[in-house]
Amino acid sequence: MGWHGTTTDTRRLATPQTREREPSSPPSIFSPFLPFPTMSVSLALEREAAIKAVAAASRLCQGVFKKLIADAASRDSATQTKADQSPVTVADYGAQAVMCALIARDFPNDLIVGEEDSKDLASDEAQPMRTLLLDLVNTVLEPKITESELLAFIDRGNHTGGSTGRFWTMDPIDGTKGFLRGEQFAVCLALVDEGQVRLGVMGCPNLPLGDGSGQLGTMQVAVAGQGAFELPLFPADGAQVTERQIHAAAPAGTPLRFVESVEAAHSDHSDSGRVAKMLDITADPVRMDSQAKYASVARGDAAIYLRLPTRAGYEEKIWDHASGRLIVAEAGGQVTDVRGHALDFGQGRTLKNNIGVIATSSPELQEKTVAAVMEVLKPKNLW
Ligand SMILES: Nc1ncnc2c1ncn2[C@@H]1O[C@H](COP(=O)(O)O)[C@@H](OP(=O)(O)O)[C@H]1O
Ligand SMILES: [Mg+2]
Ligand SMILES: [Mg+2]
Ligand SMILES: [Mg+2]
Repeated sequence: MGWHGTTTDTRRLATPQTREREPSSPPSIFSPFLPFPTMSVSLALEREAAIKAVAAASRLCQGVFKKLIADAASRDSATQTKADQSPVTVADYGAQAVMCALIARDFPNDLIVGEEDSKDLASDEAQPMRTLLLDLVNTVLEPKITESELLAFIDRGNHTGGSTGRFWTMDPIDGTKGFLRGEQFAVCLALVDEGQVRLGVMGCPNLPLGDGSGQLGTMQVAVAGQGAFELPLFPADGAQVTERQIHAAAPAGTPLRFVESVEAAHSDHSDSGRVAKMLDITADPVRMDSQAKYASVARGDAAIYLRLPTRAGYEEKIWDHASGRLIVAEAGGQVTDVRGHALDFGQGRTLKNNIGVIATSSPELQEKTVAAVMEVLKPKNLW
């Protein structure tokens, strides 16, 4: 995978098994053989595996964009419309297949809650797309897999979630609409244990690193209790990878900026405008797709992320929030729903106990923002 990382994070240096665990010839992704125990308190093995999976899936997505999506002539052959009218591309399916295969190789007994499934790939009509997809995935996976294995890997993401045991949740492309426009998207993978997010990784191929280098492609990683870190998503081959700890707090006096979805159907833009006015925010909102919004709050680029319900009854999906929620919290920020309730990842595939999301850079700002949002939403009878 070309991930020859070293890090300045001493906790990881103190757990050398994370670097020694790769055998000289990697085990087959179908092999039940496990060289080391799957669970450690530090989650060092899971962290390393998730970083590799997100990096591999992000490279696949970037390749698909350049080869197929950027060119209008090939875009349609790489895209479908789902039953809910949302788009899905070969990169969404391919990234899910790759991450499921890599997780299955390292943690064969782990369950996965993934956004995509293979049912829209089953028809004769979808044969060209299946062929294209198999080709793409086999440029990343070793050993190569067959078409039926490909579909089975995608469908490993069919777990129902819940409040007991541990499972992974993945959004192979969060912000598919942004991906299609060549704007922001995120490849997201998180580990949930007993209803709590314990590990979150997010790759943002079109977001520059926050270190001022201007290098495109950032990855953010957090393990509960260990802080949040940023590293290059696409390091040059053989380059030393250094992780930088990130913090949501901006220097005192920084004007407040807020981020929200590009898509008005995903978050109410007029309500957020009212909230901004109440908080004396004068700058225009920064609109971007995907969990890159959480990434912006986690490293202090924006102070507030508002995701305000557009209608009663929409249940946010756990894979749209698991990575971002942990990364912001580990960077010292706060994440709740619009009523100030903690996000509850133990309710199945959706956050059915929650309405919308608010993330901010501090507990004080969270309190003020929740109060303003409640004031704006009260007359709307959304719950
Ligand atoms: N009515 C709605 N309200 C909130 N989120 C919605 C929505 N309809 C779809 N979404 C989610 O919005 C996500 C994108 O978020 P954003 O607008 O912040 O980029 C989509 O993820 P995918 O792109 O992974 O399908 C989808 O799950
Ligand atoms: Mg989708
Ligand atoms: Mg999503
Ligand atoms: Mg998605």
